[in-house]
Amino acid sequence: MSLKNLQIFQPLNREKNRFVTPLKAPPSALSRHISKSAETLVATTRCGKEIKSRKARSTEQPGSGGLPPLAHNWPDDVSLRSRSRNGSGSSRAGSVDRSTRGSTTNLNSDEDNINVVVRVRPVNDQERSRGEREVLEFPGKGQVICPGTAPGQKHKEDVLEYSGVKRLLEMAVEGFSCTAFCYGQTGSGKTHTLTGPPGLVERGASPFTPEHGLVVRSFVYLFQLIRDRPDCHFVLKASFLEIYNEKVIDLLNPGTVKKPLQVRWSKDSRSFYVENLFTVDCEELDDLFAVLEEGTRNRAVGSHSMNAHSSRSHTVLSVRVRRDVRSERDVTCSTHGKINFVDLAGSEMTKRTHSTGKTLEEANNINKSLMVLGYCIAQLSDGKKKGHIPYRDSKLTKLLADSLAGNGVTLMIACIAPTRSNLSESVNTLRYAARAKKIKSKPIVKIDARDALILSLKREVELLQAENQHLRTALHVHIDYSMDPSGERDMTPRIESNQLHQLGQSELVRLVQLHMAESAALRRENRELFAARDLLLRDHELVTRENERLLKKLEDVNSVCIRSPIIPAQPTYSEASTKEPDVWTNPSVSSANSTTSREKFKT
Ligand SMILES: Nc1ncnc2c1ncn2[C@@H]1O[C@H](COP(=O)(O)OP(=O)(O)OP(=O)(O)O)[C@@H](O)[C@H]1O
Repeated sequence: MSLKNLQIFQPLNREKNRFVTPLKAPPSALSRHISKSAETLVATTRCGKEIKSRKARSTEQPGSGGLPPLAHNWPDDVSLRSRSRNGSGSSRAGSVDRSTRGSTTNLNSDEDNINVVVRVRPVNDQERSRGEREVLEFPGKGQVICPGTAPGQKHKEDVLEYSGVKRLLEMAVEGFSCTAFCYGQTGSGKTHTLTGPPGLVERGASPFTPEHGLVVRSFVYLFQLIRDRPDCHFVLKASFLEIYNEKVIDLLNPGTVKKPLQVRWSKDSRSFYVENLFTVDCEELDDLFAVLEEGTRNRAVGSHSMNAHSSRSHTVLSVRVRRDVRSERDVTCSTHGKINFVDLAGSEMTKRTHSTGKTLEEANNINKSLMVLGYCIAQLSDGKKKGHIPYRDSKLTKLLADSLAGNGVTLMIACIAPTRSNLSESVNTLRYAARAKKIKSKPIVKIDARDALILSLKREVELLQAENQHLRTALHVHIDYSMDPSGERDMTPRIESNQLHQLGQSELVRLVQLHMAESAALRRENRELFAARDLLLRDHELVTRENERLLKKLEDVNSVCIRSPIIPAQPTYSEASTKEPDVWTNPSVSSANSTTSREKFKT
């Protein structure tokens, strides 16, 4: 896997503090610069023109669906700002250009990297009142330069790689397990990125309010995707939980505050899950929005000197997408996709946040679980180390295990603050982002085992039928199935695909058994036909050999005849088949032709 989509989220107008459209760069427009001497990694995009045209496409609305466009009211001229100092926008001296031109994301490829994007929030009022200003630099081409915190210190640059949440949603609809998570220090804009400014969701603002974050926009896009697929039947279910002080609380079931939920290991799916988590059927966009609203109201929020609305817990909002689709063999297959939105609580330097008492306890738990997450990311990103990954050391890593290195597709949104006082944390976040980018997962589509079994049996039956038909034609065998004494043929009932889901467990078991019996009968017939063919081939070979033996004998006789002045020789079979039967002339009679004829026989 190589670099794919690179994105930077940046405020369009820092003074007005506006939200920014994510920009999607084409895979072909990416290159990566690595400067080992400065221990830096910089991701760059190559061509502004390409970026613009791709952006125009990425905001295209698939079908009307009665919904306003996703980019509704979003600023247009966005967001990968190039404030190139040297005009070229390339990294500094010593950098090596490792172009990844033409790299694409192949959903069928075995492995996929975690996609990483970076979002830089604007300078906030508190920082402005302290006289702080933005110190991060964006020379263009996807780079962020974090100037050294001390004089003489080398400048740090970190890799910024990005992707779009739209791709994740499209994959979730196809049956992949997807996760978008925000990572960064406290107050860096994680919650803002996902759900917009504080109070917006809780107020129940319309889903089309432009201030909404990625979650609501994703919901809108998800419903657009669903409406664009009238050939499929979709079932959406949502759940919302938080991990507060290492306890899992169902945000849709406040009773669990007193009785936290358990995280268990499923042998079947080979992943962790939360027992007894409440899930809500969501038929409409409003249902999804209601889940978000209810959960956001219930989540733990506190205040400290760096953020008046600081999340004190990690939250996981999951939308499961079941898609029933009629396959080419008239079987209805169900895929089970998922999209998780994870809002991590921010790491805190308690000296800076002045946390005490309850807030301090929360901060310690947050930092501890983030440390385990960081350790897992470091282990996973180091391709050489194949040691133990300590997922079990925190609830957060248990629940993210599959997203980090399992069969899921993951997008990490690294959030950073733009000011000097936050530089060391920003560099840390970018370092983790660069590490996370190296992690590989193996995305797979989850399909119902029952449907997959029926489909594969049907495929096998069809293949066997075709092969048997071919053999029968080749062997000139005619079988009247209505007369089949075994009575095994044609007894599998033809079930309409849309009826499959109405069948009870016992009926389904019977159906599978019938398919298996039909397949077994076909295999038996297939074996018999192959045996008959082998027998015929053997007979044919015997006849051919006998034929050759006789021909040889005839040739021997002929050679004797040629030498005899009184017995006329007979033509060989091959000679006879190619020549007129009685053009043969006895060499003893016609001396003029004798040499030629003899030579002919020898050949
Ligand atoms: N892109 C942005 N545009 C405008 N305001 C922003 C932006 N990002 C963050 N903010 C503001 O900065 C403040 C802190 O942001 P937010 O609460 O999202 O941070 P956080 O990373 O979630 O912090 P914590 O980890 O403490 O929960 C909020 O008031 C938020 O509205």
